[in-house]
Amino acid sequence: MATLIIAPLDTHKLLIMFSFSITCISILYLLLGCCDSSENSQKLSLGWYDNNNNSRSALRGLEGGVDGNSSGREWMALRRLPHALIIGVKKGGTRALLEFLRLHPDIRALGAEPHFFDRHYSRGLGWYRSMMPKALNGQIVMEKTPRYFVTPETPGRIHAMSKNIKLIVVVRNPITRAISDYTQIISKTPDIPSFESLTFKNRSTGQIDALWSPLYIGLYAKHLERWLAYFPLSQIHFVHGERLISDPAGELGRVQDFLGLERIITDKHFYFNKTKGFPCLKKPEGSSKPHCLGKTKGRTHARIDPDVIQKLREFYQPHNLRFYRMAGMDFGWQ
Ligand SMILES: Nc1ncnc2c1ncn2[C@@H]1O[C@H](COP(=O)(O)OS(=O)(=O)O)[C@@H](OP(=O)(O)O)[C@H]1O
Repeated sequence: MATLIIAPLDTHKLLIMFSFSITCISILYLLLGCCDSSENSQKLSLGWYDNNNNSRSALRGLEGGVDGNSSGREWMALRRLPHALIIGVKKGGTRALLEFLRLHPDIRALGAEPHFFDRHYSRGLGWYRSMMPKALNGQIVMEKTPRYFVTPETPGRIHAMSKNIKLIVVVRNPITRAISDYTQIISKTPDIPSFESLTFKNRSTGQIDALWSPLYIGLYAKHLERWLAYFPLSQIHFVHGERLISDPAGELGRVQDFLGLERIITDKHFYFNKTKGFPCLKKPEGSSKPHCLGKTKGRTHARIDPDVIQKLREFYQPHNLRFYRMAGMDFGWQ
């Protein structure tokens, strides 16, 4: 009889204690979560990503977790799907942008290019998430895969994952971009024909081969059209590739604004390296030494016949003008 009376009382007490514990844990979680922005100045080290070392093990090593600077909050870090993507363009300056952005304590970026939406989509979002670095609540998770910009299936796939995602495109004069692309191709396959001969379907008639990949990628308006079918222009930010070299802090300021972040990456993070001919970081993440991008970034380009360059200017001009109108920004390419 006694047990029958005591049992309901114990259950009641247990319920109260359980609710109290849940409330305490929630309050503690909220308090710790609120500290995120006040700790903006703390750096979460990922280490400098060297593009020459694109292996999976390097990726894992770098993306393994949040380091000790996170004030013991690393247990709260989770692998999350990206909130922002650098979707292109190939040879636009995407590596420089990603490495510069990694200086920001509120950004967690994957070093290698995962190629999820263009090559590995069948692996599923679980796989994609597992590739991401761990991030705390409030941190922006990013990756860059420049091929996304020109892959027809990609905008719809990204939209299916998140319709609010922020997209960044680094664009550069399509002619220099094409020469840069060709320089990379010929470094891997030295026996290919010259840039000049690949540019034309038929050199004597002067008909440009717009489907030759180094030229096709530079048809920015054509590619942008596909993205605008899924995302409003306000969700796409264009980084001026030439200005990323001449004024990295200015470009990075605008990217931080677009991402809704405090402008933490400023002039003081960069210096111009005369030997390299490019801006470099005074102190990249995870290192106290100045660092420039690797040898494959900022290569010497082959000299191209000026007549061919002129033909390409004429070819790209209407495409560029259409792109400026669509993007609402004049990039001033000649
Ligand atoms: N700070 C800094 N250091 C070195 N290089 C820089 C920098 N900023 C922009 N760039 C330009 O980036 C070009 C390579 O672009 P990507 O990183 O997008 O190339 S890739 O698509 O990932 O292969 C690369 O192209 P090339 O000059 O043809 O090598 C550079 O012009």
